[in-house]
Amino acid sequence: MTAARARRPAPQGFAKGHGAENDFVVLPDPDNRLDLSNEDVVRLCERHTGLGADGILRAVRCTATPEATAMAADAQWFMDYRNADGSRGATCGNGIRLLARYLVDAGQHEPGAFAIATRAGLRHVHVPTRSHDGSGPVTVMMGRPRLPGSDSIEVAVGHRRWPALHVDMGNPHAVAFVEDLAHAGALLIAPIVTPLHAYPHGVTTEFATLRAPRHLALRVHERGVGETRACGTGACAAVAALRTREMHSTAARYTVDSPGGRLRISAHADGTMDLTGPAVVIAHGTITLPCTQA
Ligand SMILES: N[C@@H](CCC[C@H](N)C(=O)O)C(=O)O
Repeated sequence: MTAARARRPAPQGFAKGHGAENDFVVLPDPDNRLDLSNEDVVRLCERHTGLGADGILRAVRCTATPEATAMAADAQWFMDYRNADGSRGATCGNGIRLLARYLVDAGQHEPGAFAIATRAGLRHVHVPTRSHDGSGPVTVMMGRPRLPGSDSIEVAVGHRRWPALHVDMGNPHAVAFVEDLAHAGALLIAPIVTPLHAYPHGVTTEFATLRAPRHLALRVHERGVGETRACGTGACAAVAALRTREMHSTAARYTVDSPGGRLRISAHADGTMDLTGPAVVIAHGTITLPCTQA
């Protein structure tokens, strides 16, 4: 800590919201003054003694953070995503849709198409003008999934084991197709994903089952969080795994049902994917943050 940055409690505005019940606290921090420790994030996300969330979305102007200055010509805002355990994530499909909704609702951005900077690069979002009443779907262009495919991945829960596919959506995923989603158990602890060297920084695990052609049901255990009600990058990873498994090569639309709601994914002929689903701001408030301020 430098002399110029002292740790003192300070009031901070926040919004709470969710994308298909994957829930987040949004912290507007245009000038990059907040320096959240892992403990600060854990406290905020704690469901009994904090605001309760799967993660934190800190909204910082690209011009105010070295992490995003290179993207400042294309995007006004940078999403500093933190998992509920405090770890930094490269991107978050539901989080970025909620952040886009928040920026439009808060008058910080015009509705329509715009870009948001993330640690995984620029993500283009679309908040329809007519959904300016705070409801309605928000879309994010998720880019092209990568399936490195060199290792034979296996996911294990208790005595059950499944082969899995490694999918990189800007963050790491292991997708296992299961007969019954209940076979994944309570998911109170992380599934064991091997070989360990395939995921040196941890992994988000998807359990997917086919309900109908191009229609998946999904449960996700997120790295740094636990089981969540939905996961945007996870839904795209599951669709990418399905397309590989079933050798789909043409553009197609997919439906992914998670405990928190339905996400729709368009896979384009060039391999890129768009993710669409609900994104809702449910509350605004002020909290006193015990963290570093300039
Ligand atoms: N909920 C997210 C994914 C968040 C990041 C993940 N926990 C990680 O550590 O990579 C989504 O909607 O994509």
